Amino acid sequence: MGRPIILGIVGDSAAGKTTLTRGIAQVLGPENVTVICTDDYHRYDRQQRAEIGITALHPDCNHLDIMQQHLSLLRTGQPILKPVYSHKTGTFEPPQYIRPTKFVIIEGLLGYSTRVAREAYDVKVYLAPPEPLRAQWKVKRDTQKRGYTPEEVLAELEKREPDSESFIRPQRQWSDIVVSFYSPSDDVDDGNGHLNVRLVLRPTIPHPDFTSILNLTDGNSDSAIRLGLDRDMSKPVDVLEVDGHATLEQVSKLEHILCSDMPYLLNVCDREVNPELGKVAGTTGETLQSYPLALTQLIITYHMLKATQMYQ
Ligand SMILES: Nc1ncnc2c1ncn2[C@@H]1O[C@H](COP(=O)(O)OP(=O)(O)O)[C@@H](O)[C@H]1O
Ligand SMILES: O=C(COP(=O)(O)O)[C@H](O)[C@H](O)COP(=O)(O)O
Repeated sequence: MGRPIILGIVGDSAAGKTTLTRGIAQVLGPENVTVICTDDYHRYDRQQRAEIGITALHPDCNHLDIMQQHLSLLRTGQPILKPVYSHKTGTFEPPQYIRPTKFVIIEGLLGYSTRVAREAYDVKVYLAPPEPLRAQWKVKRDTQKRGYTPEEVLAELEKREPDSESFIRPQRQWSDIVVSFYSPSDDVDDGNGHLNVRLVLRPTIPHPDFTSILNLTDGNSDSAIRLGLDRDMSKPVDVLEVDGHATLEQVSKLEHILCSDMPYLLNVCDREVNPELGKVAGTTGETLQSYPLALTQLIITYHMLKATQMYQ
């Protein structure tokens, strides 16, 4: 085996990083995947942060120098002794010895914030749900799993907003793919089980040739699968959108484009062999399964497998 293939999944708190990470690890085979959460590189525990008056989103609140050192070591296949932050207690636990497997997923808040860190990744994903949906997800998760009240979560979101704006959202510019799940209607409570996805595909990595989708949809803007050109942070990008109500037939054509030249993915794509495709346990215990989620997982996995052809 050559060096590990490294995927970054960056986004604000409750943007869906852990959920997507689980889905991709499922497709690649959990035994092949090492998952690292960069929250472990927090410099201060919860009590210290409250005393100092700093949020976990601020670069000064994290050992970014050690994080980037560890990323460089992992990229060359070397082990690290990783700190451990517990979201349960808000304190640090004994460090963990980690030897990277074939694939490494680095998920967290500030993974693209230094040049050296950015150079470690083969594929960089940024998660950007609309802010009202992220707030809804955060309230649900932090009340169910982290012991906060809804009022505390909303107050925390407000307190963190300046740091989100200054340090989290600008990292979008460094990503190869921006993933935004969004509700088909303006009401975020409506259709959470049938979210659409908007994938911004930057020309920083070679994407599969999706142009035949244009023939499939005849450029029809009402189609459940749409491919178009746009600008993202002022740079030209392709945008692929898949609606939650797309049919199996429509989705299968797209999956075929993705999977046709990759024997491993071909097996994953086959819904008879793999009826669990696109099914993930969310971090609040619910089961999510949708075509937009399945396609998002497949596109990211496609890029990881392409990277193995080059480096492994
Ligand atoms: N693709 C998705 N579709 C529907 N709900 C989602 C999705 N991704 C995340 N969620 C919801 O948002 C919550 C927070 O997601 P999580 O993966 O824990 O975020 P992060 O790791 O970025 O903090 C989850 O518990 C789940 O309820
Ligand atoms: O913002 C996050 C990131 O985690 P995620 O992206 O999973 O939300 C966490 O809340 C902080 O690491 C610590 O906060 P706390 O003091 O609540 O542990």
